[in-house]
Amino acid sequence: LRAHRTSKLPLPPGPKGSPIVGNLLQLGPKPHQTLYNLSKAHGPLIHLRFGFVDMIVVNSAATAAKILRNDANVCSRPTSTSVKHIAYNHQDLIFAHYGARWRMLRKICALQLFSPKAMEDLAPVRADEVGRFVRELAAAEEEKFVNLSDGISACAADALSRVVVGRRVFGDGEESRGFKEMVVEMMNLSTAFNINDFVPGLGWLDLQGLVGKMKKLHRKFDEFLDRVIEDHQVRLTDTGKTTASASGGRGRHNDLLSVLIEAKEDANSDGMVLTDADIKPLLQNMFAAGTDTSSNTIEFVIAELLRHPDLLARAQQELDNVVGRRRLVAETDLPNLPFFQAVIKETFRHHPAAPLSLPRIISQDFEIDGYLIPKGATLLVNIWAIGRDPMAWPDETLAFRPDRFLPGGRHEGIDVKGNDFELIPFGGGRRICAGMNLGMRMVQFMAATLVHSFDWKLPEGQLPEKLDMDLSFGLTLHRTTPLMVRPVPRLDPKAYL
Ligand code: HEM
Repeated sequence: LRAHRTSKLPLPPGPKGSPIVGNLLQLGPKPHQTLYNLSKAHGPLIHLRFGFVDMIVVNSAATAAKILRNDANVCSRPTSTSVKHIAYNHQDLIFAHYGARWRMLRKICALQLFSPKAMEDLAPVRADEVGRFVRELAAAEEEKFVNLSDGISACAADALSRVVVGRRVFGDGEESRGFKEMVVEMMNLSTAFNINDFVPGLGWLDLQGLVGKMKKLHRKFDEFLDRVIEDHQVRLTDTGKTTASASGGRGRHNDLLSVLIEAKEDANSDGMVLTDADIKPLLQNMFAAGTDTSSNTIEFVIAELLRHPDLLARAQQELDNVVGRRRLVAETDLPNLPFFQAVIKETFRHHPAAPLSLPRIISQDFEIDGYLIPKGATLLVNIWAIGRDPMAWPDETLAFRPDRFLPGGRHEGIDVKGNDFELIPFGGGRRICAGMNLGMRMVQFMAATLVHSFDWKLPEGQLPEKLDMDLSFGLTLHRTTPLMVRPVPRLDPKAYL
């Protein structure tokens, strides 16, 4: 809540709000766009008031760099009703308070779960799932249009669940859709601007009816995770494996849950130990943060290429040159595909999966450009607006032009890994996405495989440039209408066997 202010510096500019709710009702259904429009009027750094809470929103690359390059004062996440009811009251990693426990969890992510070695060990699992999806598409009846959006999201969920718990957990069709709905609902409930969080005293009223939904969803997700963990244990017992052998011992990774169970014995330098109570929230984070973000990005890559047939042809040509037409793409091909990598970067710029990143809380007063960033305020980094920042992207700002990232282009060498603040789809600073290595691999590999393996026909009368790119807002952005396309195999038939 608003702290008593001692600093004489002014707050950043922003729109006037209503007496009690402040600017809360001005956000509309697409807050990232509203905030972007407000920044055109008020400047890149804006201040709003949601009820009794100060909000600071960063809308430009230069301001994001100033705040995130040294983000020691902006490292914790705010408390909210959804964190309490959905995110195990900060016991997960995404919403963990900044401190020794968070550091321990991040260390496990960096050194064990998402290390380059773990990524390599689990590459065959991803290849297997993506191959299965490609064969399914290749076998689709001629003339039949498929819902590619559903297909991508099921494949991403299957690949992720095999990486995380060693097996597919969603079954076909209904069950997989049910899981996706659960993840999407979780994202939506986590990011809904809930009036209870901003106007104290209203909590018991639950005006938007969100608390009931949160509790119900949490129970469902929690039961799902119990089943997954129990099943994992049964499989270990059945196969007579110890945890160490299931995780591949210290050397190899068979699935991430085994790695976590094994890591329980290790105390880190702060004396922190991973316990059973940490494992379920971590699994929830991986399922929730990893599936929808990756599959939405893959869908946008395909949709953008369909809208730009010249770019699609160039991407396929590059893939043919590097991979040929007699086999499917392998993850080891990815570094040899500079044009395709540029397409991915341009997709992240236009369609960042988490448009407002995840909120941070300001722990100390500090100053940016003569303005006070007050302790206790919530910081939102508008990644979506930063991708459209005309200072950072002066050439054809709104055009889809991957060439800008290629040699000779103005943005040659720019990467998404948090060092170049004009392109931060995974966030930046200390709380940058913990699963970035896995997310990048899934997006690049699946999208490249789909583009290489098929030509894509749109329904009759559907003009590529008119493809609906409208979005709905949650924590992640979704295309509102599913992508209906007819896959036409373009490789040597043996490649699909
Ligand atoms: C295209 C894929 C992905 C995108 C675009 C993405 C994006 C993000 C963003 C923007 C943040 C907030 C960073 C910040 O506060 O500065 C984040 C945090 C996080 N992401 Fe991802 N993510 C992706 C995939 C994944 C995957 C595959 C996993 C794990 C399986 C994952 C796990 C996490 C976790 C645990 C955090 C919280 C880190 C912390 O608070 O310390 N993400 N992600």
